[in-house]
Amino acid sequence: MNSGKSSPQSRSPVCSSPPKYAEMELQHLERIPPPKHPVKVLLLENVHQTGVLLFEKEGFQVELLKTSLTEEELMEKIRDVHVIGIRSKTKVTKRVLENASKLLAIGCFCIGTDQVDLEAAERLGIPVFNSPFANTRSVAELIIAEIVCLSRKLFDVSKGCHEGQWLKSAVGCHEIRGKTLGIVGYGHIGSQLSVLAESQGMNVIFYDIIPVLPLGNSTPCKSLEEVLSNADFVTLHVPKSPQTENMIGQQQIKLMKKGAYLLNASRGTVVDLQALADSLRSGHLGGAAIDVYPKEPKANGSGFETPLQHCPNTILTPHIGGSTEEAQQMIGEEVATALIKLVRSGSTVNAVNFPNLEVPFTSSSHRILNVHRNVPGVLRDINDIFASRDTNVKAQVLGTTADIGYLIVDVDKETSEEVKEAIASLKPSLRTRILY
Ligand SMILES: NC(=O)C1=CN([C@@H]2O[C@H](COP(=O)(O)OP(=O)(O)OC[C@H]3O[C@@H](n4cnc5c(N)ncnc54)[C@H](O)[C@@H]3O)[C@@H](O)[C@H]2O)C=CC1
Ligand SMILES: O=C(O)C(=O)COP(=O)(O)O
Repeated sequence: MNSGKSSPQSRSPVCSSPPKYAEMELQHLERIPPPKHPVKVLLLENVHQTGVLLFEKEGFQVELLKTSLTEEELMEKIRDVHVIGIRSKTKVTKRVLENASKLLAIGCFCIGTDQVDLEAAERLGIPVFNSPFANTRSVAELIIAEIVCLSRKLFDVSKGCHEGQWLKSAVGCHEIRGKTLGIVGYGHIGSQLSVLAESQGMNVIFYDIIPVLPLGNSTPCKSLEEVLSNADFVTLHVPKSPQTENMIGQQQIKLMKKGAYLLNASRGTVVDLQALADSLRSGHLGGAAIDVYPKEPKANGSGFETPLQHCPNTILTPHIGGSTEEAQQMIGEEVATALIKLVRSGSTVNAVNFPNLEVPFTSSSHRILNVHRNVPGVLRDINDIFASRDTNVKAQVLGTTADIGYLIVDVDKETSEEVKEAIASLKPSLRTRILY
């Protein structure tokens, strides 16, 4: 396991100065007093150096690991960590969170947040941030490439050439123009893919569980089955959820046209891979491209196994849909910026499990953050604490979810540890921080 502080020579080529978006978003922090104590950041799964650069510029202590960690490893490592950054592999469970007494925030340097127990984090007063669309174009472009590769059996004939076999044939090979692409999940990725596919002359149909705007000439279908039975290519772009678990199994594959193709770059739990392998070997399906698997290795290396290995016209990739330099640099910048703003100013803008609040800095003020269970009377009790200590409230913003309230309070005098303890000791309080 490679670990330790990132060193300049180990860094991939990145801009030497912080990116423009981050500069703009963080410039107001210059007026805010720096954190009173060192901020420890643990970044896993090879988070892009742009993020590392931004944290180090803030004076945060960064530990960068190239791998994900098991629950046991994470429970050990997270004890004195203030910010953790993960990607799609590392599972931040309730058990891990209950061990993370100093944790202020979690950054998913990707789209999916299914790897985090969001409710547990919320109830422990820990906001979770992600990058909702920075890698979506990368996924859409990969799928377009794979549609052509599958339609021309490119990987099999290329493998033949590498092995000295000249396998020239048009049998079973087709143009994609005029063919039908069925998109399941018409969100950020699915909708971009819709536009790219139509630009290649494909007909696009799609199925989503919510009403969405059909882009271009795409056609919404009333059911998953309608997509499966009419598409030449079926591609899956849904989140991991109880509803999407094994949503494509033997029964659904049977509904697909003979010779059709299945592509999945969403989550490994969405497709029954044994049923897919059986269908590829029987010749019912013409090919598949799979980027995600029920179990994925925690680090690069050998030993990966899947029932799809050696199936005909089957493209297997190691969860690289979002793995482009452009996407990773944007994600590193976006998520690191959100985490720095949280630590330095209490901003929860773009948090996926918290009320989204941000309060501009006002000079000669002191800021307290409080997360509490969403029950009546908390605001009154906190304001009584200030009033009884002749502390004037200069700004106060409260946001709530069904379970929690998040309060940012600016007061006119330095908040003593005694005041912080008085607020923290209120029964509904979950977490209280004196920011400055
Ligand atoms: N392979 C990779 O490297 C990557 C994988 N992903 C995965 O792709 C997923 C989709 O990404 P985005 O398009 O950005 O998400 P998104 O949230 O923008 O779109 C997902 C769409 O799926 C729909 N949906 C949810 N459940 C459904 C169901 N049962 N049937 C049909 N539609 C359903 C939603 O209504 C939404 O419109 C992410 O949740 C993530 O798990 C995302 C980026 C990279
Ligand atoms: O963005 C997502 O949800 C992804 O699946 C990308 O995963 P990764 O960051 O490559 O581990």
